[in-house]
Amino acid sequence: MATSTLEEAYKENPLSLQHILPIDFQSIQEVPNSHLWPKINNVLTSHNDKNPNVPIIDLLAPNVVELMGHACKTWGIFQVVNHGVSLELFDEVEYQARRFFALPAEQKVKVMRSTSGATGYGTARITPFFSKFMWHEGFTIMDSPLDHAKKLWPHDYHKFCDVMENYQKKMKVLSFQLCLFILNYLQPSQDQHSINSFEFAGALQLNSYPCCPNPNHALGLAPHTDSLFLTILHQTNNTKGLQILKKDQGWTSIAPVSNDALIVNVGDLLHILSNGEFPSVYHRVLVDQTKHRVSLAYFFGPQVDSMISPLVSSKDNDGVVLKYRNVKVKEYLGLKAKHLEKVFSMIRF
Ligand SMILES: C=C1C[C@]23C[C@H]1CC[C@H]2[C@@]12CCC[C@@](C)(C(=O)O1)[C@H]2[C@@H]3C(=O)O
Ligand SMILES: O=C(O)CCC(=O)C(=O)O
Ligand SMILES: [Fe+2]
Repeated sequence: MATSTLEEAYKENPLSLQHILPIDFQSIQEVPNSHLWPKINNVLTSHNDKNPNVPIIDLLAPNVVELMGHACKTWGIFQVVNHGVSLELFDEVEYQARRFFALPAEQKVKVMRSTSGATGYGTARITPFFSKFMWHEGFTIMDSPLDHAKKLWPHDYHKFCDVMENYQKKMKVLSFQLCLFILNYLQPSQDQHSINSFEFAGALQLNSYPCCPNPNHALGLAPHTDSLFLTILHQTNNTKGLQILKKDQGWTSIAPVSNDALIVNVGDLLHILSNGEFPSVYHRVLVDQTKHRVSLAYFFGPQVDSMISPLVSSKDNDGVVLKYRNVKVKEYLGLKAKHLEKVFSMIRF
């Protein structure tokens, strides 16, 4: 049994109420100054031979390990197909997510995240690090959303809970499989060994980006990296918005993927575990004037008492310089909650 949970890892870094409560997007007619960013350079890069879209990986391909390792190294983000999750389940989760976000503000605040909590309704955790607010509201679930769902729908909470629990189960299995491939790439001879030394934890984040009257001056999510090993993202009804920062290209849109593909991105803990070979990808989300975008993000990583130390494959053992010190997941999340991306310089040798 895990001795502490992901939720507890955030307890020691409380946020103030004003950084948790989203504005009431349903009643707002124009973007208030608090949410008005300087003009967003939101040119949508089109994809062509010189500028290909992110790699698509078939999980049943015989060379899946090499494909994934290569994608993690060069992109930090890729799409997967043949992942085995049924399309109906995505529709059900989207339906329940939209059902939640359509509730009036006074209902949603009933399940607002507490100042020292991690689950429930609210803004993104990174909010206090930016001088402007984001055009976004989220609902974070870790395992069962029962307590919250009962408050919202006292007589009708079962379906919401069943769907969210089922989705997390499926995402956990898929994440574990992806981690096996990735570890297999990093340490060809020791994969089973290293993955079995971890216990895992996950969280499901329902993201809502309401229609925005002034999308050129608003941001759905400000630039960030995800903290855990990896994130599996499903964008409902193929609405674009996600962008990654590419070294020589600047902000690059991730074209909406086909209905049956999921997006996977590398998080900070995998960055550290891979000794920087798989950099965590810096990304942000743009908003749209006429489309209310909803996305489902599943974050997966080692349980918070695990120690992360860079893996270097035995073949390069002598040559490779360790870039990061050992760090406990809980310590890492605490440092990131206080310092955001400066955390990397704090654990680098
Ligand atoms: C398990 C996680 C992962 C969290 C924190 C905690 C619960 C909510 C996740 C997000 C969701 C929105 C972006 C992010 C950057 C944020 O602000 O909250 C994510 C963050 C992280 O990856 O750090
Ligand atoms: O909605 C998206 O496309 C991305 C969401 C995201 O980056 C996150 O939840 O961390
Ligand atoms: Fe993210």
